[in-house]
Amino acid sequence: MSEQQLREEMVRYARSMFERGYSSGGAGNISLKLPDGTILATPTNSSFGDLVADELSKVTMDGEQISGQKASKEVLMHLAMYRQRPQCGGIVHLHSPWLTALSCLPGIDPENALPPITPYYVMRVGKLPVVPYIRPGSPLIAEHVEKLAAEHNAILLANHGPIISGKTLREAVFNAEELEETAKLYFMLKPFGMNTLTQENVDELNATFNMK
Ligand SMILES: O=C(O)[C@@H](O)C(=O)COP(=O)(O)O
Ligand SMILES: [Zn+2]
Repeated sequence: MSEQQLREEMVRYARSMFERGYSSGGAGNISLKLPDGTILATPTNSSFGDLVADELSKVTMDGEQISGQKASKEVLMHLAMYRQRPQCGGIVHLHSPWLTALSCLPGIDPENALPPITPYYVMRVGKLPVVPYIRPGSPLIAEHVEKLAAEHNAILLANHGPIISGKTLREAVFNAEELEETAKLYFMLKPFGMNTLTQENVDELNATFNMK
């Protein structure tokens, strides 16, 4: 895809997520890797609802601004994910309601906030480790993400929201949708208890499907 097509794709997916309540106001940020290895990111304080393709921020892998409006204050967090996952082509950070609620829940397992309740969640994400609360925009978030990203395509920031990657932006959005739906199911089931997949089920899925 050309840079122009990728810019338009970012605008389109952002608007789609905005319209479905995955991010409201100026919350969240998105990035993708351009063919020349630089990163296209949403500008800070922009809304997913009305991004303009020509105003998107372009930065180097060192975080240096090349063009467009000032990049998201979470760009270091995105760059940490790209560094650790060379296969990664797109990233979304959301304040989507079910995952953000999960990120505030007492007693969540820091190694995996969401149990394996459905096969598709296991195929697309599998495990969701949690980074302790750190103020948005702090370079410390990037340090935590850097440690987890080689092994995990999605990470939950406590009392904040998820960061989710994919081989392309389209795949990152699909992974985000699956993760948000799984968090919703988790809250629906929690009052009743739930059957989860066994380790054997998880191993079979990981051996059969390679979506991460
Ligand atoms: O929660 C925050 O403040 C940021 O993580 C965020 O979601 C929006 O920041 P910008 O991308 O700088 O607008
Ligand atoms: Zn945020």
